[in-house]
Amino acid sequence: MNKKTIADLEVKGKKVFCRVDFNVPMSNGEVSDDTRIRAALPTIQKLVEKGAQVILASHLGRPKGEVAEDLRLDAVAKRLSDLLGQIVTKTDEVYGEEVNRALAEMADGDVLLIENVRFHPGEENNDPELAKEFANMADVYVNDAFGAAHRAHASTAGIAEHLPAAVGLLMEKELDVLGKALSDPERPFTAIIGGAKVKDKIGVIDHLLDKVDHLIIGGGLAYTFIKARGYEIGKSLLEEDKLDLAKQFMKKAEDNGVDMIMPVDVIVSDDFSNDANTKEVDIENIPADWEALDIGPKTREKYRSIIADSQLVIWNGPMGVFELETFANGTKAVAKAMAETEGYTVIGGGDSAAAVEKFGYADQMDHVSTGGGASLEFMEGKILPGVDALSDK
Ligand SMILES: Nc1ncnc2c1ncn2[C@@H]1O[C@H](COP(=O)(O)OP(=O)(O)O)[C@@H](O)[C@H]1O
Ligand SMILES: O=C(OP(=O)(O)O)[C@H](O)COP(=O)(O)O
Repeated sequence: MNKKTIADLEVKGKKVFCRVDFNVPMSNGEVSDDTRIRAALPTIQKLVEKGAQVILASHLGRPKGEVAEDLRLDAVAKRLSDLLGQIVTKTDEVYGEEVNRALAEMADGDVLLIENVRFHPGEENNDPELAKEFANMADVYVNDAFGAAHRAHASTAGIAEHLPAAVGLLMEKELDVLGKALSDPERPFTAIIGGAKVKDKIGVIDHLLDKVDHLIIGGGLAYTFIKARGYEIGKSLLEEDKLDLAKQFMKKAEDNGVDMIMPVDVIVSDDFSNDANTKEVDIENIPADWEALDIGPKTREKYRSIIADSQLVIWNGPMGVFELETFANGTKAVAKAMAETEGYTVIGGGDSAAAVEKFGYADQMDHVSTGGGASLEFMEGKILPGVDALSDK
């Protein structure tokens, strides 16, 4: 990587504005999953250890430039303080007099968390004035918010124009793992793409078809491909306007020598619920009034064996409606196969990360990305503005 890292910075006695992604799930005013807070600890601890005065900034949710009481960061500050084992001062403002007072009182090694930056409309507009306000708080900028690296906002990109700017340790690890996978992969290299819509995965499928040996397709988006191959799909998810694109992808796979693998059997259901009537059918036999909501047992075994033989596996998007127990077996089987393979396994955030967590396999993956949208854009080959804005080495 050609960007400055924390190791390149002299931070002792300096104020460091560190953008983190503390956009965590909340329930009844409490943090219900602190994965992203724990993922940012190495950077925060390193800065504290080096004697920096650490100013943390994050968004939470999408308050659209207005104060939303339920999206304040107090509970996050509390959890961070427990995890760090030190006081984390939290301000109720994003910037202004209260923040200035807190900044003036900081000593080396202190940690301050400013309020949800998206309470200010300038954040998402990448307003240069807000970026300057942020920059004025500090001597140095560190971006460790991989989950928000695909956003060109004031605290993720604009601020970097004004200060020496480096990647944090989490950001560095995410970029290293995903970057190496795409530029110099161990082979056989398998990508598994699932989820609901072809529309959301066009870029990633297109880009991966230039990189992988096997491309496994599952989830709701598989049915547009199955239909494009000439099968009837009943009431399963279909994006009619993406049928031609699906055909183009199948042609590209053939031209590139990529083994593109689709379900051979599926679980069909007469209702979108846990107690629906279900049947296992081959894809030639999907009944007209039924909807396919998961991959079937033959497909699970096929996918397992490809995953077992791969040296590198990247997974984005569930194989079925895994939120409902009845249709979770396909996603569970892929998670288990990834846990068992000798190959290097990477989970591309979002629903796949939630699924491996839910089924108890997260610890057995080599890398679970903290960014859903960000890892997807990275895997599409797009430049991430939050990284691009940082200082070159
Ligand atoms: N066969 C299917 N039919 C309908 N929805 C599906 C099917 N398979 C998966 N899904 C749904 O896709 C959603 C995830 O899609 P998406 O947001 O594209 O994935 P990700 O967040 O991993 O990128 C899940 O809520 C899941 O229930
Ligand atoms: O949770 C996030 O996105 P993700 O669920 O795609 O990983 C990031 O914090 C980015 O949030 P945003 O999509 O509101 O900009």
